[in-house]
Amino acid sequence: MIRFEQVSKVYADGTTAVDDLTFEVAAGELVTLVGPSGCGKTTTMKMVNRLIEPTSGRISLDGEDISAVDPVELRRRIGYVIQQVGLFPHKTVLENTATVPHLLGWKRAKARARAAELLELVGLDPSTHGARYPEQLSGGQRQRVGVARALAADPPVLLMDEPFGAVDPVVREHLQNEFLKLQAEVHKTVLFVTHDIEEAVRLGDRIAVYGHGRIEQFDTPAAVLGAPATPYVADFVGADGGLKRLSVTPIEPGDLVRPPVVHLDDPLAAAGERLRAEGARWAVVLDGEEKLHGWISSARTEGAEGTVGEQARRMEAWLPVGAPLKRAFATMLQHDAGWIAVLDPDADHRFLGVLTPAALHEALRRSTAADSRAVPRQEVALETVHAV
Ligand SMILES: Nc1ncnc2c1ncn2[C@@H]1O[C@H](COP(=O)(O)OP(=O)(O)OP(=O)(O)O)[C@@H](O)[C@H]1O
Repeated sequence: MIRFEQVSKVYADGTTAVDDLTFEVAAGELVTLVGPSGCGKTTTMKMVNRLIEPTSGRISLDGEDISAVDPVELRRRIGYVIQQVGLFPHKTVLENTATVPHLLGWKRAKARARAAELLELVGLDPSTHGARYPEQLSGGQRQRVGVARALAADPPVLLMDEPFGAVDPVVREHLQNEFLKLQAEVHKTVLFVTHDIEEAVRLGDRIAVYGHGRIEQFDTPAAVLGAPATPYVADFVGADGGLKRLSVTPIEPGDLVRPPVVHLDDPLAAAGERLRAEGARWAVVLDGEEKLHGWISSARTEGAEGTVGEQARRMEAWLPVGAPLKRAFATMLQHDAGWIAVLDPDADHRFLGVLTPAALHEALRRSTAADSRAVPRQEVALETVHAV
């Protein structure tokens, strides 16, 4: 756990880079620091590994005041990833990754084995990439080596300063996705600096939005997007905050509409009866194993003989409960559909209900109004996992 208590930094020339900062990053939490250039994000970060000393205030790691810890010892507990990566050009990728274990005095074989394991974890094949030199890698691959190197000694804390800033948007999104999956495995306590609100929203369990030297809002992505605390934050989030919000609000069972459900082998007459009784214009059709098959309109049940299966239409698009509303919206557009079935992937894809445009709108309002604080991380990540 990282804790800042009334921390300020005034540089020698009188510039106040950080002004009376108090916040906490919980163990295993990923906090993104976002704000325009020069607002004090990097200064904040570098005070954690004592590359910069605060002018006043206190920073502690797991309750221990870091000003009392030897900086070299401190940095062993803190992985550091920066935009320029800072790989040693004359060392191979494997040697670069093994740098910290090596400094910690690990035996060579153990350090190399650990480095190979880490390269694999970040999606690089040690047998092909391990022996290369940094200049023989793409920008995205170099960033991955930077992450692998920072994780090599298994530090509990990770500081990341615009680590994906120098790569193109496609590679960047890919690296973000990979990093989220990695973080779901390693659960580091992460401070992540970015000037990109999209990146902050995508990665952060919570976001600290910086104004000049101060935090304007410190909250979940959903809260920052849906309920900006100040006009400054609203401006920074942008006019399309509502759209960004779609990507951090998960579909919940309570959002779903429950149309009548009929089965493939039901007689059409009985299905028609059900629809009339419920005043519905269509029903969801499930197969014999209770799996989604499609739908049937009330018109197709009128006066027809036979079973539902003979008149039903296929509907293959569906979403897992917990997926972000943005995916629901995109899927509706893609299939030109007025509704999307929502299934429970953890319960054998059981049919739960459907999401309609009206229900989607309600869900968005629900998340803006109520406890937007509780958007679980995994569900936010779902979108990115599925997008790969
Ligand atoms: N060594 C220094 N001496 C004087 N002023 C400094 C020094 N380092 C940074 N500053 C100033 O402190 C302020 C905060 O800088 P910092 O690097 O923390 O911002 P940042 O939010 O990380 O910006 P960027 O996104 O551009 O990296 C800026 O006004 C910067 O010019």
